Amino acid sequence: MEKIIVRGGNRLKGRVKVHGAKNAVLPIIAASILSARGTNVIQDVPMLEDVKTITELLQSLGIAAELKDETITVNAEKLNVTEAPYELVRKMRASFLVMGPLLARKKHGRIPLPGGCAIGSRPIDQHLKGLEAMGAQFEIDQGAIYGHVPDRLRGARIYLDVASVGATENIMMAAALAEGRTIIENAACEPEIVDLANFINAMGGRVRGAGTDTIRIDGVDFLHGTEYAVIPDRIEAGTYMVAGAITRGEVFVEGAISDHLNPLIAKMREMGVEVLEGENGIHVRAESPLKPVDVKTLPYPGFPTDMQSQIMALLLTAEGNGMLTETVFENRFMHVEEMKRMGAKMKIDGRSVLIEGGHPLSGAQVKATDLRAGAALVLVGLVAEGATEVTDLHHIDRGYVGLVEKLSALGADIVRVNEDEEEQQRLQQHSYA
Ligand SMILES: CC(=O)N[C@H]1[C@@H](OP(=O)(O)OP(=O)(O)OC[C@H]2O[C@@H](n3ccc(=O)[nH]c3=O)[C@H](O)[C@@H]2O)O[C@H](CO)[C@@H](O)[C@@H]1O
Ligand SMILES: C=C(OP(=O)(O)O)C(=O)O
Repeated sequence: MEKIIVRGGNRLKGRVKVHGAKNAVLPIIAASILSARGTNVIQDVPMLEDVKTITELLQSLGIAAELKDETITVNAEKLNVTEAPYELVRKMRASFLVMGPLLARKKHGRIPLPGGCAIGSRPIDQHLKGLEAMGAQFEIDQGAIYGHVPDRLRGARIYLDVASVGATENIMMAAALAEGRTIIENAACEPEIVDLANFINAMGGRVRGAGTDTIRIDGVDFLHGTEYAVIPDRIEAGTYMVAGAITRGEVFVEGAISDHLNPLIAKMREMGVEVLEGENGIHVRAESPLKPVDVKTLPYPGFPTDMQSQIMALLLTAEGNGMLTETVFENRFMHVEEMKRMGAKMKIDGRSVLIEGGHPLSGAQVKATDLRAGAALVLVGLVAEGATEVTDLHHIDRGYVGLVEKLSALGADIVRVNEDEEEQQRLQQHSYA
């Protein structure tokens, strides 16, 4: 079994560079299916498990896709399979993002119901509602969703009941090749939506208004390959900002775009963290004591749910009681029980958690219950007394490139070990002796 072992107490200091955004690159790779002519070369790709999964997913559809050195090259001229394999889809919820492109290119798509982090029921009704309004029909058959377009995809006016990131992306991609104009109202406004729109436009698409709650897409007959670089990962950046602050250190997060991180910056400043926004990144410096704050997660430009567990970790080190309210996902507090194992004093009340800051934290064996929860447990480990062992690292590997290496370069006492390999080596040494 692999685990991260972190010994708390070191003050982090130095520079850390953020990788490309996982939540931007996944829809962008899915969108590259839309181009029937030429090759897409996408740069600044984080070499994450999720990216490997979506690359294999494209390959399973007959598409030429190669991932190497933070670049993915996709030529989707040949697209002869419209059924996604369960082994890949179950690993990653974003797999469902290939539905829009498959319907747009081939009028068919069969995708097993998506997996991903267990942070709520995560329905896909808004994806289906939008695609249906454009002329698609869906059936659920043996755990998979089969979608087909009897006639042609046509532009439609679609009001989303919830500003879903994935639904906005799926509809935008399908609309890029549909006949006529699609208008998405109450669209998600996340920076990753803007990045996807820019990519579609670079392929010859006509998407306007991304980043606002009304997006207009005029369908075109075909899209072509292009070159594109993905935006930096605001959640990875935010995680290192918290790492600097929680250890009362001084960290420059290179590549972080402050415009994408306004709610986190505001909350950290309210707590008393010094945050300087520069052109090439964000500088964070903190000293004790920090003040507790109340945080409520919301769709962008509100406080991101993907930073919820990390800010909670920081609140554990503030002097007094803070409150965290999660409004985006209904089951994103699984890390609370794990944090309690480290001495955290917290109380869940419905969708809120009361966090009593200032109590001593001590190392323990804990489990990454989802991707960001895993990162947050490592953050708590940075300040807990003694050793914290975090297991279930497959969650962390979905979203962080080189978390251990980056924190170690900032001065953390942190290693990743593979117990099975260690045991194997020990047995080998034993048999040679
Ligand atoms: C790969 C990726 O980009 N993942 C991000 C994306 O996930 P994802 O795109 O899955 O998140 P959504 O924005 O769709 O979900 C937000 C809320 O809407 C609900 N909902 C969603 C779709 C739907 O058809 N019906 C419905 O009710 C969900 O259950 C959830 O409560 O945005 C989330 C919210 O910022 C982030 O936490 C994820 O990291
Ligand atoms: C929840 C997340 O990802 P996903 O939507 O891929 O599960 C995340 O990035 O924090």
